[in-house]
Amino acid sequence: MRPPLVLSISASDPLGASGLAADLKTLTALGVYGAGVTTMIAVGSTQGVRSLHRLEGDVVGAQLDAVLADVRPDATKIGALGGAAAATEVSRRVREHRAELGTLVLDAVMVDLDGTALITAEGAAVLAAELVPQVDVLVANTLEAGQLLGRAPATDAEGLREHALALRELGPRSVLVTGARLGGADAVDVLVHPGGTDVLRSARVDSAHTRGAGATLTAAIAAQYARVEEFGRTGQDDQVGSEGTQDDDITIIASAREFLASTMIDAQTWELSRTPGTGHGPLNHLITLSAG
Ligand SMILES: Nc1ncnc2c1ncn2[C@@H]1O[C@H](COP(=O)(O)OP(=O)(O)O)[C@@H](O)[C@H]1O
Ligand SMILES: Cc1ncc(COP(=O)(O)O)c(N)n1
Repeated sequence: MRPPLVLSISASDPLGASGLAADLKTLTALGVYGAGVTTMIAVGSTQGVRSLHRLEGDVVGAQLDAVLADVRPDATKIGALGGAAAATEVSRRVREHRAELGTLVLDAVMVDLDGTALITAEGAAVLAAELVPQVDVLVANTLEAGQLLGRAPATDAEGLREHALALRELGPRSVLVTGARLGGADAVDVLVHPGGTDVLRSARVDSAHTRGAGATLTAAIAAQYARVEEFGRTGQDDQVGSEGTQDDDITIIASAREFLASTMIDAQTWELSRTPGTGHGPLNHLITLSAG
């Protein structure tokens, strides 16, 4: 017996709200084994990111080599990379092991919700040129999509659609551009996938606990792909091939958005920080474990 397994490649934060911590909690909540490669330590809290400490490229590479020699992920999620060294090591391993990573989900992390840059310009260039073309599913917020394309960020749903279409031209099978930063009563994301273009809407949650939303969404997407892969592997669903089916993208992303919304709603009333009422707190990832 082998559990569904997702490899997350991302940064560590001491609060455990975003990056690798959010990924591993999300995977646990969704019944998937999480393995994690650390790219950087992002020192921060509910009050924002204070400093970034990027690991040397060879430290990132050594972690990837050890874990990939040992286990075969059903899906892989790439999050915060921080700079060119990690981005280069990761894209090299992705090229070498592409067929052994399962569905590859890229969260194009470039900027924190407070506006702090999380990647250097050189790192962003490597991400755009070498990683984006290799992934199955790309997720970017308005600022990240704009930066990847060298355009001004989208300001409305039509702009999100245009950017998602343009990003899909770079290679990913499906692209989700998230539009929560646009404001409005609904959080609107646009998904361009093999079946067409869909606008995904959910009621905006009025909450100070939204840190790690992007990480949680993309980890939940990777978790769902891993489960599809597991069903295929164990013969529980003979309709599913090793790469899933094209229709999976919309179903999986919609379901991951629902999971995200429930983690956000549940954390709405949390008072975690010593200074409640300031900053942005974490989501409640463990909602599926505490229910009932
Ligand atoms: N207040 C909110 N209410 C509902 N959904 C939200 C809210 N904030 C963000 N989201 C959703 O969370 C996901 C990630 O949002 P995004 O802005 O991309 O986060 P990040 O900047 O962390 O990547 C998207 O699906 C987005 O629509
Ligand atoms: C380690 C790490 N990774 C990612 C983000 C951004 O994520 P979000 O915008 O989802 O809070 C972050 N602040 N820190």
